[in-house]
Amino acid sequence: MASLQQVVEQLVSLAAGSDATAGANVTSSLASATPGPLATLSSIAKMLFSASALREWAILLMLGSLFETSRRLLSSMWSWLINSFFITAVFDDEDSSFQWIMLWLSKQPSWKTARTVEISTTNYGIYSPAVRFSSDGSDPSQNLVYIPAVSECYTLWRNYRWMRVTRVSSPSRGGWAIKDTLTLRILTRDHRILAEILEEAKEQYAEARKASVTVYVSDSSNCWRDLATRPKRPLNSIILDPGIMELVVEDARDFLGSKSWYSERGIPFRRGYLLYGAPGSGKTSLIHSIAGELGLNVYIISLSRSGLDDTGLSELISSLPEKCIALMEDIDAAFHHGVTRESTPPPSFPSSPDPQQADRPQDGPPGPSGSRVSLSGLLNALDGIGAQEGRILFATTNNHGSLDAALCRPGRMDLHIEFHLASKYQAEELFKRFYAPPLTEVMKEADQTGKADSGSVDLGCDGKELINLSESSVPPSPSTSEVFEKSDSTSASYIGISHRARAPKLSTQQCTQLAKQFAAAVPERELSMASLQGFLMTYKVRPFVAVTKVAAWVEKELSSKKKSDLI
Ligand SMILES: Nc1ncnc2c1ncn2[C@@H]1O[C@H](COP(=O)(O)OP(=O)(O)OP(=O)(O)O)[C@@H](O)[C@H]1O
Repeated sequence: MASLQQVVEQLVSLAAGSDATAGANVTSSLASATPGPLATLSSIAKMLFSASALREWAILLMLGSLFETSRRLLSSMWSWLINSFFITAVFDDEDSSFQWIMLWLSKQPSWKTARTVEISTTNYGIYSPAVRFSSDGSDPSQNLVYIPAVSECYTLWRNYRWMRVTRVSSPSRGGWAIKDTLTLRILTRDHRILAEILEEAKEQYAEARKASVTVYVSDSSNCWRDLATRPKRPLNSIILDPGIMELVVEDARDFLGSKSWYSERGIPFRRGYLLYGAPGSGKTSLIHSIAGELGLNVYIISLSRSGLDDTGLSELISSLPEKCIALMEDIDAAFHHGVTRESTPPPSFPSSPDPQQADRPQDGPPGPSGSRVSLSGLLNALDGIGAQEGRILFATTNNHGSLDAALCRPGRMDLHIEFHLASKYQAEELFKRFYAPPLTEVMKEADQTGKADSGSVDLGCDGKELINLSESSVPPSPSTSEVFEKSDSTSASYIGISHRARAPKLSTQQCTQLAKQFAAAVPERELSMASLQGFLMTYKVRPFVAVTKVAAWVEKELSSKKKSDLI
């Protein structure tokens, strides 16, 4: 050891001191005849490889190997122990099973004794929306859930089984995002225990989301991120001409149940629907309703998203889950960056004879939005080799004529459904939906058959004012209009309806009669359902006023429409 120490000291002095000093030291200590650094180095080498030094090297090597071997032995013993007596499951936050297990964990009673927990009011602290809607209808923000805190280790007991939970967050994708991993270690050799837990977690998750539809959008790294969770919209809230909705819903339902039919015939298991026609006619609303009805989530593919190119689009489409609705809104506008729908003359995409130009968006990539998706990129992504099986594609457009034939062909868009401006039938049904008595009232009414209907109703504003049906054309009483519009010099002015104002209780018969009067004033296929809805919203607790005012409103709407058509 002394010799090694000597060598080290000399090396240090060589490196730090001047050559002369170091040389002198080496010379004196080694009693070498040759002066200078060369002699020093050779004497160091001799010392390093002398018999005593080699022995010391060997001892060091043995000690190191012994240490490393025991470390490895212990670690493999620990792994063996864990593998023999525990079942370990790892959940990654990019997989939906992560959401199931987080919800399941948030319901475990063991949290009562945990000393460090993460509290979440809306989700489990990450992306999952499952508990945003409380089942009892109370304010979801009041629902507190406990979830495992990051970098903490928890012990849980379930059916007398000991388990350990660890949640770890680490940077991913080059440090741009945070990735969560949850490890569940169960003291058992029986795999059925894990399967049971997963099944239970999956059921709880499905139950929590029963009443909602989750909408996903893609982020800049082309990964799907949950944007929002919306309550399901009942199908009967969409009013279309008879038969249209049933056709689409039944078609989609039938498709989802025909996987084997498709695979037996070697047909790609995909279906596309193109909804086109007037703006505000219910295209998007129908898609959301269908998603709720079929229990599917909606994945919005925004072709004009900044930074999206053909490769990104393919990635997005191939990473869609097996059963879902992919939604492309305003598919025509995606290829006309910066040009408003109204001012765009209907073009045809691959009109250029130059094949290189044919596949490009009309205004050349990228548009002001930054998107670089080309038509051929879209076509390939829709039914190329990586396209996801089982997905339902819904595309909407207001400009059907502008779409390329290749995009519209069966296999890509199998069913084309046209949406029109509101018919009288739709106007009547919309009115009924606004003011129809609740189902309980309807049932009471049915019970009381035989009793004459009084024909008078409570106007609802103060609970006292009664008018006869025959007086429905009477202008609103001062108290009613006060609720709607108030403006005088002494108080603040407002337009709108107070939410405290109660809607009048109409009988089914009254509602039907008013709806007919309303529909009579609405011209066939001139106004959109969205605009009719907007009008009724203004009178949402005053059906009689709505009926009296509708004719004037229609006239105003038509004249402003005419003016904008002329511009
Ligand atoms: N047929 C309909 N039945 C019930 N409500 C409707 C209908 N059409 C439109 N609405 C109402 O009008 C609003 C706009 O509808 P929606 O967004 O579905 O129209 P759209 O056809 O997708 O319009 P755009 O083409 O401009 O995107 C929604 O609030 C919806 O409730």
